[in-house]
Amino acid sequence: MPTLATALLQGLKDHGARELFGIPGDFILPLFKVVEESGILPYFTLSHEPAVGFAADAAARYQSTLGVVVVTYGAGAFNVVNAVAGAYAERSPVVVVAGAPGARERTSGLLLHHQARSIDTQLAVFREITCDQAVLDDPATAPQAIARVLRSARERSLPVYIEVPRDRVDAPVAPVPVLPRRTADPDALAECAGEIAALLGRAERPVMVVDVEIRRYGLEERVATLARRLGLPVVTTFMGRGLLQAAPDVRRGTYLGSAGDPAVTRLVEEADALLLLGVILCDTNFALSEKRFDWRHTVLAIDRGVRIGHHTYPELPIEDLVDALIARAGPEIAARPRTLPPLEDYPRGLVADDTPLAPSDVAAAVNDLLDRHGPLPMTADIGDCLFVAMEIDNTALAAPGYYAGMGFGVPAGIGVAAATGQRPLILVGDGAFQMTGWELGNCRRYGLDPIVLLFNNASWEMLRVFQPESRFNDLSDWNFAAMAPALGGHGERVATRRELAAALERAIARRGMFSLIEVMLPRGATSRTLARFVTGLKSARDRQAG
Ligand SMILES: Cc1ncc(Cc2c([C@H](C)O)sc(CCOP(=O)(O)OP(=O)(O)O)c2C)c(N)n1
Ligand SMILES: [Mg+2]
Repeated sequence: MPTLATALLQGLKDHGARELFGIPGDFILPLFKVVEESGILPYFTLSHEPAVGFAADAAARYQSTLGVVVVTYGAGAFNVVNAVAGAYAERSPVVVVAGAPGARERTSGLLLHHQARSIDTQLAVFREITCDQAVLDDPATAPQAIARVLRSARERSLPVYIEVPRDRVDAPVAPVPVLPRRTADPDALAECAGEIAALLGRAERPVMVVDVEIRRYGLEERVATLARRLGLPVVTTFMGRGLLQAAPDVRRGTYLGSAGDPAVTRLVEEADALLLLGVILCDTNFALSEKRFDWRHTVLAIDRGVRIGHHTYPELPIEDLVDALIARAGPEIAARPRTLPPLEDYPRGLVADDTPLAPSDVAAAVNDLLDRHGPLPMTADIGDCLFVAMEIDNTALAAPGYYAGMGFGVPAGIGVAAATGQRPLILVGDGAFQMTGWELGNCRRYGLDPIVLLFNNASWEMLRVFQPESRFNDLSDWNFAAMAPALGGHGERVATRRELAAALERAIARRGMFSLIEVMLPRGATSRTLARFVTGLKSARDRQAG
């Protein structure tokens, strides 16, 4: 008969988890012992809990399955709150497994180490940033509770919380079942698909807009098929950047409102029907829209619901909707005859000369590199590096574009490398690197060799563009490249286009250790995309101030 620990780990694996990230502590040591000795799931420890949270989140995004983070009670769990909050905002199904005191400790009458206000404060905090929770204090009900919570994580693509009292780890329990997926009511699904088909059929300029949920539910291929069957051009949101990498025939670019490619902006804002699949209606995606949605001609499928006009179909999973629309659509048809924007032309052909580097040069150099060597999974932090990522040809990208929490980039890259065995390209600014970049020191243990592009402008530049008068945005130059060897990697500084192109080629050829390329940039210089974003935001604010 399994124990609570082995049943939980096997249950995670049966629900799609492929590895876990964590940092042990005395309240979770018994479970961590089983993690190590059972071998049910590969596990990776890093140096600070925000990093294992980000790594689990990125692993979930890249594999379109559950990510798992295992932390100790209190000090460990509260350290991972920000990463889980970001996963919630961006709909990444991270399973938080947190240690907790045992039954006897609870009644000792003593305040326990790692305890905050009360023993259950940890559960109360995670209730706010997860969609379902279970406290495994009763072996008789634990398997069903685990099954219920893991199904919630998969169906909602949101984080969940599982609390493991440390005196329950070895309790004998029944195996964790996998509960059946809750599908759409067939009549509601038929009615909804029919209504959407009619709306699109009446339109002359319909457009499909896609965002993170089509990745979370592994729907990219089916969505591309649907677009071909309906003859719809597809645009990604800012958050959805990197989606449909394998479908360049349908993908027409990324919608950035007034900061984006005018042809793509026109395509979306002049559409007479919008099919929004998995789209988060957030400011990052739509703050720069020059036109508000006309809900009479807009369909939004997200979070197991479908809104059409001013009515909603509840409990209608997006994967069922996409399948139903594909089933109704005829054979592939050519896009309706109208001028479509050319596929976005990304900067390429960087002249490798002695011109000092500007941020957008990095995008051109990376596009040239990927043209020569093939795509690399990419992670980006918040900062101008994320806007440079918008100038890099559509390659898979994991970045906190909406939640916008710094520190994600490097741990996320480590998570992708550990989970998938692929070699990621990590984009990070100096400010964000100061937060979590040191996690690169863990690459040696696991034989990971990411390529890190560190944008060193000795500045919190994204803040400076909004508030140039503030001197607190001035950072000192930490000379990060010089520290790379001590962390087990290779580091070099580049200041010209020639140096960057050569360093990238050397990094591609260098295997078995991380390669950190410190790109020296002047304060005040930003990418073309960030400059347009800031201009767009300022004019949007002026319009609102009216
Ligand atoms: C955890 C955390 N703390 C603070 C912020 C605010 C913030 C930004 C956003 C607006 O909230 S952008 C930014 C500066 C980033 O500096 P760096 O990494 O060097 O990149 P760059 O120089 O390209 O700006 C900060 C501090 C944040 N997003 N996340
Ligand atoms: Mg900076």
